[in-house]
Amino acid sequence: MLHATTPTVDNRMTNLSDKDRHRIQVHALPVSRTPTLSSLLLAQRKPFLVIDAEGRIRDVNGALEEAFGLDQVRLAGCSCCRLDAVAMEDCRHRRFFRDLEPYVETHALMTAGGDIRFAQIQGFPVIDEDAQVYLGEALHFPKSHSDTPGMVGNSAALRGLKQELTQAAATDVSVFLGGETGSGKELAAEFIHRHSRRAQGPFVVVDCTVLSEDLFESELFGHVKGAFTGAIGHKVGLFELADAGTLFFDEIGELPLSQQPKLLRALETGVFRPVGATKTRRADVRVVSATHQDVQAMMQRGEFRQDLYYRLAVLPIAIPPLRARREDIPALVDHLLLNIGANNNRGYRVEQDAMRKLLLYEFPGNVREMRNLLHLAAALSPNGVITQDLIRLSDTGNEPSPARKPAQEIRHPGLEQLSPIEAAEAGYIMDLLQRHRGSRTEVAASMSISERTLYRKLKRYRLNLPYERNGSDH
Ligand SMILES: Nc1ncnc2c1ncn2[C@@H]1O[C@H](COP(=O)(O)OP(=O)(O)OP(=O)(O)O)[C@@H](O)[C@H]1O
Repeated sequence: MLHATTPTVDNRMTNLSDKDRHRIQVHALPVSRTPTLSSLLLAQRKPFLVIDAEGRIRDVNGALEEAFGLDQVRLAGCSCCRLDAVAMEDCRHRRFFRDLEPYVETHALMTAGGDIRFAQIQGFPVIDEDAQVYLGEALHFPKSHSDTPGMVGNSAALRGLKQELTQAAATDVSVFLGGETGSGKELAAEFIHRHSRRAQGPFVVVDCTVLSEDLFESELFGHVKGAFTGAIGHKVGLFELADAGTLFFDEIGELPLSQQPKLLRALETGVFRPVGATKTRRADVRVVSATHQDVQAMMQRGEFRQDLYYRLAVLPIAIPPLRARREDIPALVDHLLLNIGANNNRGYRVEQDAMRKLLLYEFPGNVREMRNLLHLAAALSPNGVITQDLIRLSDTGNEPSPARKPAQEIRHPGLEQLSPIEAAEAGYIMDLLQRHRGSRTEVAASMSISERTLYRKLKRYRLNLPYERNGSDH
């Protein structure tokens, strides 16, 4: 019973006595998803739940089921918090239904296995087509060190990246990570933290997509009791939580312009004032930030402050997209399938055709997209063999982008006979040829090989043909 109620946003749940446990009632409601709730649940990548005005869990998405090891049928109808009068009075969800104000809070939650996990929770009103008001809660789990598998791959691009991250970790300067969605920015931020002198300290993630103007200060700097309506207790901000550790601003491009000077001030002075407090506080944090957006363009449009950018980007590091390090694909596939297999006690094998399909795909959603499509392929496979028809690629990843030609458009007689590793190398070289507009001197230099070796590889993979056909300059 306890487990059925654990994905609440209330850390008091972790302190339940046996007596309290008996008070928790489970009303297994038939699940009736309205179209609005269904599409909202489907749209959420992060663990997400919907709570009704009675304080009962109405519905949850698949990511939440996975995070807590509980299924939706067991959760629907469960009370969100303890049901005694005092707890109900203080219940965060009930307070929400009094003022309908969005909130962001950090809480300790318990999984079905009894593990405690810290989650940053964003609560906001959700209205269905019958004008019924619900509370929607999105949960973000900063990964703990033990969850971090390390960065898989041995391509030149990934080795170069690890070297840059290791150098960054040896300093205490602010690092700015740029890269496409799903390319591993959060993983890179954790890598820096784990290799730095702060490794024993906390790694605190600030998800800037949920920091609205109203929430920014109290979430980041905390507040004192009575600072504003609803501030019923003292709250420690994320800055202070990260003391002696690393503060990671994820999707920093989403930070409202109006709040940027406040962050800049805190970063420059190391001092901040909780909302409603008379005294300032100090925290010793190392800052890493990341975004998939083009910050230079944002600064030109006046959407991001230059002074803040230069404070955050003392050391800018670019995370290469997966398609620029195709040699990593086989190792990543193995690693991800091992993880998937460990979760469901199965082993998987990838057929050559399936691997080739992956090697030639563009991966607009990078490693996250690969993980998702392997999840699906594994679920569809009746016998643990991943065949090419089980690899369901998205159309966007197959469309040529205006800036670059996808590798699979360049068809080579004979490429089908290559081993997966050779096909990976061929794909990698094709990418480089496109990026360097066909200049073999530049491609050889960027691969740290001689031009003669590059010529041999081009001949072997028959990569000279399409470029000649397309009127390239070599
Ligand atoms: N080199 C890698 N080795 C193993 N796993 C990886 C690697 N790169 C990314 N991943 C995995 O891919 C997923 C997405 O990575 P991550 O969340 O770090 O990306 P991101 O760039 O921060 O994404 P977003 O821009 O959407 O926030 C995670 O599950 C991460 O563990």
